[in-house]
Amino acid sequence: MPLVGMGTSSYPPTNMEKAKSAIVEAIKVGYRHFDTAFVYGSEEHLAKAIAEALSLGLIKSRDELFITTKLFATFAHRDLVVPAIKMSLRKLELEYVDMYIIHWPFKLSKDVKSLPVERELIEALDIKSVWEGMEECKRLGLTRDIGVSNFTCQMLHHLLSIAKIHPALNQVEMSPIWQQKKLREFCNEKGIHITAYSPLGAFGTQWGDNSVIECDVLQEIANSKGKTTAQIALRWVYEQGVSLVAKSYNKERMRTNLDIFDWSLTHEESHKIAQIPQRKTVTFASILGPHDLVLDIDQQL
Ligand SMILES: NC(=O)C1=CN([C@@H]2O[C@H](COP(=O)(O)OP(=O)(O)OC[C@H]3O[C@@H](n4cnc5c(N)ncnc54)[C@H](OP(=O)(O)O)[C@@H]3O)[C@@H](O)[C@H]2O)C=CC1
Ligand SMILES: O=C[C@H](O)[C@@H](O)[C@@H](O)[C@H](O)C(=O)O
Repeated sequence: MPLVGMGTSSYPPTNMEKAKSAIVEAIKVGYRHFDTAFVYGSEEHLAKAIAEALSLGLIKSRDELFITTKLFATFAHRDLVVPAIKMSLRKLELEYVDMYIIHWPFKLSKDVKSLPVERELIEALDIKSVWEGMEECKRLGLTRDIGVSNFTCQMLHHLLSIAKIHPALNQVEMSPIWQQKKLREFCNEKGIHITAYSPLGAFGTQWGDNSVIECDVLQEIANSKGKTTAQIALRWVYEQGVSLVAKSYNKERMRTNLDIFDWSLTHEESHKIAQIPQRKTVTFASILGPHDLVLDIDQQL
């Protein structure tokens, strides 16, 4: 799995032409790992970009790419998982994905048409039955591997007690502002890889803020090293031994975001970053509404 991937959740939503050319550009500058989801509406963008990259000879085969997509919460039911991945594969125009993950730690009613939602449309996730559906996806060869996203330590504990196939990874918010020490320790111990999402604090989106990109400590380090603040944040995440997905559809920013491999942070710089006051940026309460079940999960994530 290439350790730095390109996210495709854009705000405001990007149209097909712009998204497709941004993804083709990303392949040109070296991205080989793409993160999509049914709910982003970007699976079709990726399909068209892959076709164009193949026709331009930027890649010889789809196998050169690592593609993750996600089971949305309205399909979090044993019998809906295989149909859901098949629908994603149709949109992606692929025969398999590299990673299929449970997107949100809730089940949403099929009546959900927009967000936020009424409390009665949200249920706790039935981890055992949904994971059986995920395992079936892997057995059928529809995905190379399976994992989860936004799972708390408690949920992982439960999952590990019933899983026949070990969850490969947990994709969670992680950045210098939300370092996830406890969850990382737990996952390390259990052999679950972490992928960091919103490593730039989802700057400029509806679900993010400026807490990473305008963080004083990161800006100071960036100035002294001749790097961008984003590069310092991404390099710090990378140095924690996790993979990450960062989104940019801007030519220059997607290039610099990938340019984090041939330099490093000093002990002193890492120490300063470790001291940054912690605050979670992306919350389910802001996406789904401040319901008891949602607030409870936010607190553990
Ligand atoms: N599993 C889950 O629940 C979640 C998964 N994700 C996944 O993770 C990916 C990344 O997270 P995301 O929430 O997009 O947030 P990121 O932290 O990747 O930030 C993306 C935002 O930052 C801007 N940006 C990118 N690079 C720079 C830069 N160098 N300097 C300044 N601004 C920059 C982008 O704008 P521009 O494009 O204009 O550069 C965009 O608005 C998502 O796209 C999605 O694939 C995200 C949230 C939740
Ligand atoms: O309304 C907000 C959006 O759903 C946003 O939160 C997601 O698209 C996010 O990137 C995710 O993966 O959960």
